[in-house]
Amino acid sequence: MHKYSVAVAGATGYAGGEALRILAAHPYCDVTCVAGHTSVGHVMGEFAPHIPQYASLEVQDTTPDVLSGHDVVILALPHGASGKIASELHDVKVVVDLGADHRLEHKNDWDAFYGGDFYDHWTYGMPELVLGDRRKTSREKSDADYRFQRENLHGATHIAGPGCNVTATTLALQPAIAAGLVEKNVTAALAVGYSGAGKSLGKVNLLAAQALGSAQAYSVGGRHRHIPEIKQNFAHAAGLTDDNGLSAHYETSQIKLGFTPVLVPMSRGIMATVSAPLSHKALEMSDAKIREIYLDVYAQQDFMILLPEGVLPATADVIGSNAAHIQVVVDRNAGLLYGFCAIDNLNRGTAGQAIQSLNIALGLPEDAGLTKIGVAP
Ligand SMILES: NC(=O)C1=CN([C@@H]2O[C@H](COP(=O)(O)OP(=O)(O)OC[C@H]3O[C@@H](n4cnc5c(N)ncnc54)[C@H](OP(=O)(O)O)[C@@H]3O)[C@@H](O)[C@H]2O)C=CC1
Ligand SMILES: CC(=O)N[C@@H](CCC(=O)OP(=O)(O)O)C(=O)O
Repeated sequence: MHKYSVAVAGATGYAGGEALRILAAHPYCDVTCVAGHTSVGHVMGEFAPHIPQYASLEVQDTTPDVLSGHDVVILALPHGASGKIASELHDVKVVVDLGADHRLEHKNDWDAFYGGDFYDHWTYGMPELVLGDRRKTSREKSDADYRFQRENLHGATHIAGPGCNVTATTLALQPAIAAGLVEKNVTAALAVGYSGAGKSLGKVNLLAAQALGSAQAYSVGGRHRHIPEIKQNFAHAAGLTDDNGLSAHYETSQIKLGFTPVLVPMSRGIMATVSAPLSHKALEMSDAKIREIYLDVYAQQDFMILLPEGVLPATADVIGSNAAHIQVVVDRNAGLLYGFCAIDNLNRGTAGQAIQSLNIALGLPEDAGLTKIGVAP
């Protein structure tokens, strides 16, 4: 069987490590190169003893020469580090960037939330992102009317992996946005595990004495860098794109978003609670009809698990899997629709979703190397 050779840069980090873990069981891929930064010259067994297959691979320097020539390159580098190196790669079939460098459609969004050089956006690696169709908004949608980002991933050569908080927030509410069930005034609160910050001690305080037994909000008040990306996704779901298929800049977006992540003492996982006021259309619908719309949107999406009525998503059920567990709840008294979504930030939120997108790009079975079976409790 033909196997694609894969180089993983940032292999010694959390996101790159999860990519390696998934690739170790991938029937069509073979990791032939790992690259890092401070760990060059060491072997993977020192950083990822849970992946014995790759224990003897030596960590190379992260240069275009080292990475070029492999069929696939996965970049799991800090934000801002992948743009330049990606532009210098050659003889590569597909490049997948797990960082933010190629996610945003607008330079001014990048400048406002990241800074440094801006690189043009790549094909967005979220196969289940709903693409609203403006021509269809005037009448009732049926499941056949929903289009998904998957269609743009076939044959893609450059894929931008979404942010993990972005993934959970988008998947929780996009059916309601796409079907016009809510006003475009969204509030998201997320419980987030520590591995989302990467292994670097600089980003958040990872001291167990301060992390364990404590929950702590961060990047509040409209400052979190995932805000423009989420607005971008909801604009696509709502069909609010221009003639070039692009969303509006985050400041002029019709989508309003309050976004509050809270670090909680768990290693992996994101539990997103995303709400918005019910639209007039939804106020006239039964709860059962609203649930049916969620069922319709995700009916053909194997990794999207709409839980039985009354069962709420829990991070423990998705750890180690590429599944997103979703629930929709209507609060008539408050006039709000709630979308809930639990994911594993490193798997569905990063490496799993990226490899699913890669599979589609290469024409492989979409679920190759992936599982929707979690580790619980
Ligand atoms: N953690 C998560 O849940 C998610 C992460 N991501 C994205 O994935 C990317 C990696 O994040 P994460 O794994 O968490 O981070 P980590 O800090 O855990 O790992 C960073 C990796 O990048 C390498 N590295 C650091 N600086 C450089 C550099 N200047 N040049 C080349 N390599 C470098 C490190 O190598 P070494 O160890 O050898 O120094 C390490 O392998 C980021 O862009 C992040 O936003 C996306 C979604 C979720
Ligand atoms: C705990 C923590 O700090 N989590 C990170 C999420 C990392 C991620 O999804 O995304 P990027 O690829 O955009 O870094 C955060 O909230 O910024």
